[in-house]
Amino acid sequence: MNREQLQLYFIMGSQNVEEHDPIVVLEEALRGGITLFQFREKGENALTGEDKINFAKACKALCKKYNVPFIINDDVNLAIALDADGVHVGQDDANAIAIREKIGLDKILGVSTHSLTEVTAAINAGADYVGIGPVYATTSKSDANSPAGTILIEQTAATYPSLPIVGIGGITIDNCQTVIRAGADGVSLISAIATHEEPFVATRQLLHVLQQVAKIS
Ligand SMILES: Cc1ncsc1CCOP(=O)(O)O
Ligand SMILES: C=C1C=NC(C)=NC1=N
Ligand SMILES: [Mg+2]
Repeated sequence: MNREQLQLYFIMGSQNVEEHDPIVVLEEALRGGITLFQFREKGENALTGEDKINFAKACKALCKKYNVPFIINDDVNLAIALDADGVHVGQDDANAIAIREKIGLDKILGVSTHSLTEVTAAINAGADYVGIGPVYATTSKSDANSPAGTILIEQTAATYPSLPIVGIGGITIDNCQTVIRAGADGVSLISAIATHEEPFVATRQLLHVLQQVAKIS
């Protein structure tokens, strides 16, 4: 994985698209140019069993069509079963060292971090990138920590300049440049695209704004 792939990292599950068809939303976002996709089927109305597997396969096939890496959140066994391009895990998931051993070196491993200590541990576990947030208030993750702003992104970028960073949490067209200027390589988000009436348009507008601001080298 190269850090440019983190530029516009869309995350979605069937629970995030209200009355829209999640497959249509994903295809519109892919057509719009998202650079990475995370399948995150989670929460009270999440699909399970065969329904979840078939939905994941459909999302993976779409990502392949648009040549965008397909990452699965939490479910390492599903990621292996589907030969996903990688996994994203949180602090409450299995230990990242064990996960790296399970998925092998050729898959992408992303880790959620909320402190410099957690960032250091993620690096030692062989993470390819860290997700830092929530930066702003979010309604898409029921158990999210309180918004932390960009301070940890700034500290991490200063301490570990070669570590790819993606910001997450309440990120929109209005604040995404602030996240990049703080030192993130990209932004990951759910509702700014998934709940937009036209996910293609939302994606194009976000990319346009993100292309205006390069990470401070
Ligand atoms: C998965 C996750 N982790 C921290 S905030 C969040 C949800 C982000 O969703 P949104 O972009 O709609 O705020
Ligand atoms: C919690 C998360 C933090 N960061 C990313 C990239 N994905 C997540 N699911
Ligand atoms: Mg998790």
